[in-house]
Amino acid sequence: MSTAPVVVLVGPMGVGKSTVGQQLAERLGVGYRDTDDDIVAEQDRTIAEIFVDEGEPAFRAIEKQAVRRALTEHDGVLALGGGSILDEDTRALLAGQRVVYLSMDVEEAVKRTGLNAARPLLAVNPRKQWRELMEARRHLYEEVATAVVATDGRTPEEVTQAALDALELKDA
Ligand SMILES: Nc1ncnc2c1ncn2[C@@H]1O[C@H](COP(=O)(O)OP(=O)(O)OP(=O)(O)O)[C@@H](O)[C@H]1O
Ligand SMILES: O=C(O)C1=C[C@@H](O)[C@@H](O)[C@H](O)C1
Ligand SMILES: [Mg+2]
Repeated sequence: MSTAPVVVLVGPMGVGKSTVGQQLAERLGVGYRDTDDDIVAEQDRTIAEIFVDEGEPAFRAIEKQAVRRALTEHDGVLALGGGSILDEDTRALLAGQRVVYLSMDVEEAVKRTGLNAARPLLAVNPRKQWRELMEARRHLYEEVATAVVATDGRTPEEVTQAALDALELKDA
């Protein structure tokens, strides 16, 4: 059966998609799904391993299929991998959806992600790499978003509430 998520979350690594996504799902009384988790389950290896074994383009191809599938299978809250919006076809699929872009500034990003080897794109110089990623991606997050919610200085609960307000969605 083809369906659509009640809300799709996009945004950079560590912005709180998983944390807020789970809270949002609970508040709305729906399920939570995360395309990064789908990929790990399907591939039976970590995302870092896929990057090392096959490189980023191969990961993006796997991710594109995972996002396409989740968008048609899942009717709850769906969090996408941070780089999924790089793909033009994925952005086209998001055009008819309710999409929240969770944003943060670089200092918040460094606080939340730290030097975490599980995030291969931020493994060497997180501050510089994050700035470069955002230069390339900010406009793409904004392009797909129907609402932007800033997360700086807000608790996950406050971000969740702001997302509900922005979407004018009520609790279950
Ligand atoms: N509003 C917030 N304020 C402070 N810390 C937060 C907030 N939201 C999430 N965090 C913390 O930041 C870290 C990253 O959060 P989370 O895993 O939810 O982000 P993400 O966007 O799903 O990241 P990724 O999918 O790239 O791993 C976690 O340690 C989480 O507890
Ligand atoms: O921003 C990115 O490019 C990524 C974000 C993560 O969600 C993972 O999908 C992976 O680490 C790549
Ligand atoms: Mg996550």
